[in-house]
Amino acid sequence: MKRDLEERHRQSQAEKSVGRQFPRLLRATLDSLDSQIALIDRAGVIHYVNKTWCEFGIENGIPAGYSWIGVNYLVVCRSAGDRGDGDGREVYEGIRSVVESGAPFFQYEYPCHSPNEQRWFMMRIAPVLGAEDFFVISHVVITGRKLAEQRVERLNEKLALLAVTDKLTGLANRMKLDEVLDNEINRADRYGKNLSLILLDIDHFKEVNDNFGHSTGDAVLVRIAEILRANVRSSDLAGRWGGEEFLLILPECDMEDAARMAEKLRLLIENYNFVPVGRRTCSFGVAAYQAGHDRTTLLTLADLALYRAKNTGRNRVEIAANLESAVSHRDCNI
Ligand SMILES: Nc1nc2c(ncn2[C@@H]2O[C@H](COP(=O)(O)OP(=O)(O)OP(=O)(O)O)[C@@H](O)[C@H]2O)c(=O)[nH]1
Repeated sequence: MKRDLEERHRQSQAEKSVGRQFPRLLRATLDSLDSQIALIDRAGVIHYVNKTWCEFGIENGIPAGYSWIGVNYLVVCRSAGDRGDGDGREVYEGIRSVVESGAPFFQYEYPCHSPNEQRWFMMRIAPVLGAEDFFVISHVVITGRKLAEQRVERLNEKLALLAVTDKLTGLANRMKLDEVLDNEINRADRYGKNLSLILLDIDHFKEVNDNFGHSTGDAVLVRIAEILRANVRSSDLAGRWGGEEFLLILPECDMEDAARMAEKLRLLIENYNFVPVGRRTCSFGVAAYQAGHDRTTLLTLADLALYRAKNTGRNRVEIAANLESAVSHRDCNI
């Protein structure tokens, strides 16, 4: 009974609706648009919808022939919001900002994907010029632009990743290592956390290139990178420092643990068969952050320890303990 009354009321509203007063050519023009257009009054009641509006309704489960005239669009949006539809809630508030608070317009982009395709729309409401109590709502398809934006976003992500990735090994490159090391030093400094570095260099790598060719040398670099990547924690960062040298940044790791980690990697590499090259070894320098260190100091300490490992027979792990004084005397290029 209540439904019948509501329906009759809507019908009588439809009879009086402003939209019916549109000239035939204007109606035909609005029906030719592929955007959904509706005219509402200040209370949110719909006075006109174009053909695309009705067709979109049918596509979304509204029965054909349904009369939109007299429906309160504000109530429709609020109900959607109450059912947990975040876009419905935004649109409801946006419409109110225009019809009640006098905002010049409101627009809102939202997805409305169908099972077969991805679709986005931009809903806009603005007062009708010269008819202050009426507002035009449009839902314009912006799928093309959204897809293009997504493509650009994906491309930018790819470019950003390439900018910080070593092309050969896929590990972090020197630029990324510098950036992360600076951040980790700040964190260690601010929160009094441990931070360690492992710098490693392949022993007699020139022989590999000389005896097996550069591309086999590249393959060895890639395999060592894989060993490093597979054996560091997700919070650590493995990178290629340059040539045949790699750097591991180990946050929240003290010298002792870092030296243990370096020894584990030394053994893994020593025991790996780099077909067709055979066995190869690496030398390791380990340094731990202490208050007052900056990036250059910490890297210099790791480099000095690595230098000592090379000079004392290679295939060794050396730690940078007692090397502090050497840092200030060393003319380093790091
Ligand atoms: N295949 C290949 N070789 C590289 C790459 N970068 C650097 N190298 C080679 O690494 C070798 C490094 O040689 P050296 O600096 O003499 O050191 P090493 O032979 O490893 O000897 P030690 O470090 O003293 O044990 C050189 O032959 C470089 O050409 C690269 O990207 N690919």
